[in-house]
Amino acid sequence: RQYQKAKKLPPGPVSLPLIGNIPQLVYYIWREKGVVPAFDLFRQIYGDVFTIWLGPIPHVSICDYDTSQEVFVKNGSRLIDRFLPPVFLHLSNNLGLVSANGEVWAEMRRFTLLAFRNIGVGRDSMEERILEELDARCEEIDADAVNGKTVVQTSDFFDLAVGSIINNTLIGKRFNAHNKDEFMKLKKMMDSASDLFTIFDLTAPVWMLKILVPKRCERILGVQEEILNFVSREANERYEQLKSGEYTVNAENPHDFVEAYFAKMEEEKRHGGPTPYTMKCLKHVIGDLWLAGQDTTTTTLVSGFNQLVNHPEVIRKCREEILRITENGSRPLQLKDRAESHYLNATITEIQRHASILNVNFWRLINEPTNVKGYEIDSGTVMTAQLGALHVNNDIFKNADKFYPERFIENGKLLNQVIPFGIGKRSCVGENLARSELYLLTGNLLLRYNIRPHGSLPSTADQLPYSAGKMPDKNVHLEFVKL
Ligand code: HEM
Repeated sequence: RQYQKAKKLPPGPVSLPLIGNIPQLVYYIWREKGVVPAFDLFRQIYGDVFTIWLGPIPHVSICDYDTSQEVFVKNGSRLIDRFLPPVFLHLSNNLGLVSANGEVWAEMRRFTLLAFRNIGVGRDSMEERILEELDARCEEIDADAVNGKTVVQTSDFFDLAVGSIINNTLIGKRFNAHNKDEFMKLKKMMDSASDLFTIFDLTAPVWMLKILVPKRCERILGVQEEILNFVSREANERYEQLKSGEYTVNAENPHDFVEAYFAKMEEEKRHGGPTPYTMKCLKHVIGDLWLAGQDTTTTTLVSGFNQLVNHPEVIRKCREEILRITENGSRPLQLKDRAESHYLNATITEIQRHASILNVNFWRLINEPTNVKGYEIDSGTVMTAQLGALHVNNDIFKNADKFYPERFIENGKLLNQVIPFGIGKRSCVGENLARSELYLLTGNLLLRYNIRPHGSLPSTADQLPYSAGKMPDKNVHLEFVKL
């Protein structure tokens, strides 16, 4: 049956009963020194769409933009459900945004996009929050400066800035000198737990993980619970105040995500009947936003600055452009400047293409038979746009290994082909916020400081090429010299 099924699917390595392509996958990942190079090799051999069998389940990977667009956007409603690794489902109980499917997920996604708009994401009020955060973090590093120069641990710097922005957006509190230690402790735990994730954890049932790797499983589950409790503590306290009348929500102009959610809860209560807007659901939604909004953005920024200091000519060209736009730095770079800052936009896109934070993108389940490049894919098949491999596709990005923002100036159409936030109905809900952060933080730091390596140049290689997510060199110290 497996052989019959494989014949109908896009090509891929020959699969064995039960174990599928796991032996070849292990061999090629080892031989090519990583998941992305192994997928890229499969793409070169079998074409932009190929099948790999993870055990008895076939997974179809798409590694080019045009086919991804055709499948995930034109047939978007057929690929709405995420294929949830058992460990994710165990943690989420099918609540929240990342590891949930169905009506409650759809409602929470709609609500989140609306709430983000209402609290100003992508507009002036979010810009203000991001710039205020940047000012506060810069004040801290300037206070440590000797002769105008501070040696900065960039991953800590960006962790705090990004963590503070998302915490402020969700629960209205930034991290300052008094509360930042608790956050940093949690962040370190989070990092060490996500370092543990392998492709095996994403496929094995939880009972098997508990038996085979009990300590690792306990750590992954424990950290997640601790984070959910940390993030929802504030929301629970406020909810108690709401119930006792000590606090009233501003439904017209909510200050943060939790306030927007409470306003929706009150509206639902007035209408009566069953509602998905419960405190339990809020805990998972803000937990997901908090987690998904942290490491993704920090990793991109750390990876980006590692690239930038390796390419001082790119820093110089960005700075020249930013200085021109801001009239010699007489004001900060703002979101409205995006229309004019072509070189900086190209640089950030090139940063995201290289950072491409997922080695293995989340899988979706197709719910209707669909023709993909001449192959009739049955409903129930697992598919994804394999972002990591898509971004190193040499047929599209010539000399893909090279960090070369000019490629997007020479061919503007390439900009669309970089899709770090995914594509279709499950693409990133934080895209607008993340794009604002990347633009404002990168641009304004280059405007304020001459940034250069402290000691040897940082590596730009993925430090965890065998895991599901990418990890830039996070032990880097850079010199920030005030301009
Ligand atoms: C540079 C930063 C970021 C990158 C590269 C990124 C990338 C991604 C990717 C690749 C996905 C999966 C798409 C798919 O399944 O096809 C995703 C989903 C998601 N992201 Fe982001 N993300 C970033 C920042 C953020 C931020 C700031 C937030 C929150 C404010 C966020 C919240 C989410 C959520 C909730 C999902 C799940 C959406 C759903 O399943 O409906 N992300 N992101």
